Amino acid sequence: MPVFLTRRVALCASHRLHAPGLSDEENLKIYGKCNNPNGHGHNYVVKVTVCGDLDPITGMVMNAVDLKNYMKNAVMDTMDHKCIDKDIEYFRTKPSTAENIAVYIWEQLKPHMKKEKCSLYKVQLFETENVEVEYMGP
Ligand SMILES: Nc1nc2c(c(=O)[nH]1)N=C([C@H](O)[C@H](O)COP(=O)(O)OP(=O)(O)OP(=O)(O)O)CN2
Ligand SMILES: [Zn+2]
Repeated sequence: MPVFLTRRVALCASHRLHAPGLSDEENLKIYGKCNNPNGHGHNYVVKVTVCGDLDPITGMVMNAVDLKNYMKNAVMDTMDHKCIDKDIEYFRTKPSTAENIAVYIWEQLKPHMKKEKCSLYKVQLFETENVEVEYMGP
């Protein structure tokens, strides 16, 4: 019987939407105000859901404190109060869209989950109150 466990963190970061493979004119046309050369900031919210069988002894899918520590290492330590495009190597070659950030978080968390019996199920990234992305893996 699979059970889902979700944990949430909030962080602040800045970024600029700019695709390295496109010209400055194309970037401005596609991303508009989000291509502002000096960037802009967001109060991001990240929710991570894991899924697995309930351990009949512990009553847990996995320990939520362990998930907190994985999210601290994979999300908070790399992204919080950072300039995403400049501080995170991954985004030197990819635009820091909410979609790409959700995939990045999934890839950062995946190695930690090898220690667990349950699986990474979903990463949700809220970029603004109105924009949310969900990624459920490759
Ligand atoms: N597919 C995507 N489209 C856009 C992304 C993205 O990550 N993926 N990002 C942006 C902007 O960076 C910004 O996050 C959203 O801009 P906008 O919708 O204008 O912001 P708000 O939700 O705050 O809306 P307001 O109208 O400003 O209140 C753009 N597109
Ligand atoms: Zn933005």
